Amino acid sequence: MTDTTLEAFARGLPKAELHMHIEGSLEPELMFALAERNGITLPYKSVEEIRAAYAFSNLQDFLDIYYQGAGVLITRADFRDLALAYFERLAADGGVHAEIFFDPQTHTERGVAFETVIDGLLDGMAQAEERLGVTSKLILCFLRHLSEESAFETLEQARPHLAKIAGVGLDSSEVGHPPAKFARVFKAARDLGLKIVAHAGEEGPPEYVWEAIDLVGVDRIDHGNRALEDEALTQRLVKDGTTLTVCPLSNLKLCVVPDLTAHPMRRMLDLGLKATVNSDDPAYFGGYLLDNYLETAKAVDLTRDDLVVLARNSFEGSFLDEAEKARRLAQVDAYAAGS
Ligand SMILES: Nc1ncnc2[nH]cnc12
Ligand SMILES: [Zn+2]
Repeated sequence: MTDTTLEAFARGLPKAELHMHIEGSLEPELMFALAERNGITLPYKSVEEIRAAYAFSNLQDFLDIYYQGAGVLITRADFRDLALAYFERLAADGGVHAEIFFDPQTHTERGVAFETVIDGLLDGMAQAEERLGVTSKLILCFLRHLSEESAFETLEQARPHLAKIAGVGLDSSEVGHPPAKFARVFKAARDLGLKIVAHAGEEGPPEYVWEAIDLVGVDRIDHGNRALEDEALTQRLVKDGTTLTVCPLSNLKLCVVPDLTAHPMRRMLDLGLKATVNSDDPAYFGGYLLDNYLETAKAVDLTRDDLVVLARNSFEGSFLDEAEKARRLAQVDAYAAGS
């Protein structure tokens, strides 16, 4: 099959994105426009200069620039525009559903109200559904480099909005901040009826993945690459059918893998892990959802059937209700049968 054929097939394949930080979809052009709108001076003179700064050796290198970029987001309209720009890209890639992360502490710590953030994102999500037919859910992430107390405060701020939040997650600097640090806050979130996800095994060791499943009881693992270093853990994830939200271009840009041909996606699928493909922070890592499918397919020899498995996994692992999941899975199967 030629690349063009595979591209057309992958674009038309209905897909969900389960691991995307909305602040990580802030393109340099929008960053400049929002800086101007809000009277903020950026430490860059041009879009090209910003892009040139996106050379990262590890997760922390990236996070330093990512938190700085998020500083241009001030008003409800800023968060709406950010979300809408992402959903337009997703729709163009054949994405039909997204479960997007947001980091309230990144904004509340600099004086932006929790309501400004969530109301703006919900505006963008509603408009995306109306205009593009893309459905979405929100996942509130706790920043793991901050304290358990700050996470509890954030959960408290979320309380009036729980009907609009599907789950909570854990992101930011992984090493030194294991899931166990937040076991109590996750328990409180679970008691409020929220789903639980956590970044684990991106840079952190397999022990962090064990903690996420055994101590925290997560519904999905975000990344999970390093789980493959531990055979018993891999077997457990296969047995439980735990969804891994894998982010190949992110792994490349943050030097989790030296080269995309060394990416574990092929192995993950062969082992029977419920892997999915996601973009993580697409504005910073050079590719949105479809780029991640295609670049990975090219690098580790994924077939059409593999792409169908990945798309099915994305809906099976989603937080859609069972009827909606079944509807989306039937769409995937009908597309695969007809292409
Ligand atoms: N890939 C990633 N890992 C941890 N925290 C993040 N925040 C945004 N992107 C992240
Ligand atoms: Zn992430």
